[in-house]
Amino acid sequence: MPRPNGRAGGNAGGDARAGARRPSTPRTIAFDLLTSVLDRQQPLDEAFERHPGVARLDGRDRAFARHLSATTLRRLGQIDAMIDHALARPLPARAALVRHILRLGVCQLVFLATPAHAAVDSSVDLCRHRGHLAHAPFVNAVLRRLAGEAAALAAGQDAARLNTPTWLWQSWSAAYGEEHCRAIASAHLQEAPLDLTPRCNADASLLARLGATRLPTGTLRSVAHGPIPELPGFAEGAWWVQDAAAAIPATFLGAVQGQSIADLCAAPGGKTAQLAQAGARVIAVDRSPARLARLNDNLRRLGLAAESVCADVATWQPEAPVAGILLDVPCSATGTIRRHPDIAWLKSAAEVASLASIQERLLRHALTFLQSGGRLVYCVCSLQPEEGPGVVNAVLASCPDIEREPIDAGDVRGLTELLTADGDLRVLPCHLAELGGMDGFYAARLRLRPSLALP
Ligand SMILES: C[S@@+](CC[C@H](N)C(=O)[O-])C[C@H]1O[C@@H](n2cnc3c(N)ncnc32)[C@H](O)[C@@H]1O
Repeated sequence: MPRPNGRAGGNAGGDARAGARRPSTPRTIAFDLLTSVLDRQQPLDEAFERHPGVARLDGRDRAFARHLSATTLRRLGQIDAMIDHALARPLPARAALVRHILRLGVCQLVFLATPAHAAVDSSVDLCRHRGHLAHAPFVNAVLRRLAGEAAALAAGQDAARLNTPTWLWQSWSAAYGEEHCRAIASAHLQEAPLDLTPRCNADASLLARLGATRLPTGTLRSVAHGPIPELPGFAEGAWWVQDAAAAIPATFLGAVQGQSIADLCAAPGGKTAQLAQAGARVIAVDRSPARLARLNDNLRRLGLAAESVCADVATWQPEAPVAGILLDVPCSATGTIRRHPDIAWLKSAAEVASLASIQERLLRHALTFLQSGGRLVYCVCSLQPEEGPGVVNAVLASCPDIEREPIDAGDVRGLTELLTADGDLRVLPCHLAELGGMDGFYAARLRLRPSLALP
């Protein structure tokens, strides 16, 4: 079969206005979401929340639109390699939107087990809906060709490498070694499970009602599906959503009952809830009013209390020094690619470098209001060493009053594979792989040396 000509031709925007009048379908929405992420660098969740057509879909179609766009992003490298294989010459830049239609079509053919005729016909339809009618025969020819060979092509691909941007692959290989890098990238091919942190008074039947198992870290891992507020135990505040790795760092502050703890960069409040549940007097600080509102809603539902403050952590000061600090800095979030496959394509090495300097500034400032002898836990859901040990080691090197308090086996329930040689926490998405993995996370525990008492 001759290869379809790679030249898309015609005006890519052609009858776009005619297409825009048609009602949204799950596939037109998935197309818009892909465009928002890849052409406008908008996070997928944000694009999904803001798309006016999403609210008009029923629950099933909404879930399909989200799943189709997320799977296309998760498998983008493989999908693009298949498209390139099917073309006689590269698609010109002006046909970028046609490539999105092909991407969604290939994703359905290969990764969503959509029958070939449905994947091809709906992609041709998408050309019509989104103003690319002139390209419909081209899309039809490419997808028909791939329908016959895509499964064999996919089986021969190096999925882990193709779906990982080169800068991330190089960074993870250098930081963790080639074998771990490959294991991390392979973990990203699967969607993350639903993890819940239970309220300590949650009733014993909760696990059964949620179809959950308890991980060695204490987190409940559920197989339940559907909207979170409709899951058993949500309304009565029996749990909150929190990845297993994200639930570890707050425990490093130790026994916090009755202590004043500043939870910095706190929203939506997963760690605030843990600290409040442990009996701390928590001041939760975040600069986003909307996210702080979610934190307050979450605490109310859980029957927990904390003081919440809307402020910039770079300048905020408590009225008096605090006994402990949890600093969960804003970051590239490359540890959460399983949940947010768009992150792999949205972030860059330059952004990591700029985030690391913000993180260092926040850490240095937070240390100024720690009580003598107090602990600070610094954590970040990034796999990039610049945002983890890079920040902590730079601060330790210039602050003789601050020492690292190594995290040990007892702090991580014996899961020593989660500890670095320096005594920091380093969770990789491939850890606990046999149980479904975890988000990537880094944490270090620091202590302000007690001031020497005068004789
Ligand atoms: C990784 S999230 C925190 C997650 C939270 N600790 C939890 O466990 O649910 C980072 C948060 O930092 C907040 N943030 C970013 N920069 C900030 C700043 N300079 N001051 C205060 N909050 C900030 C963001 O609004 C966001 O809510």
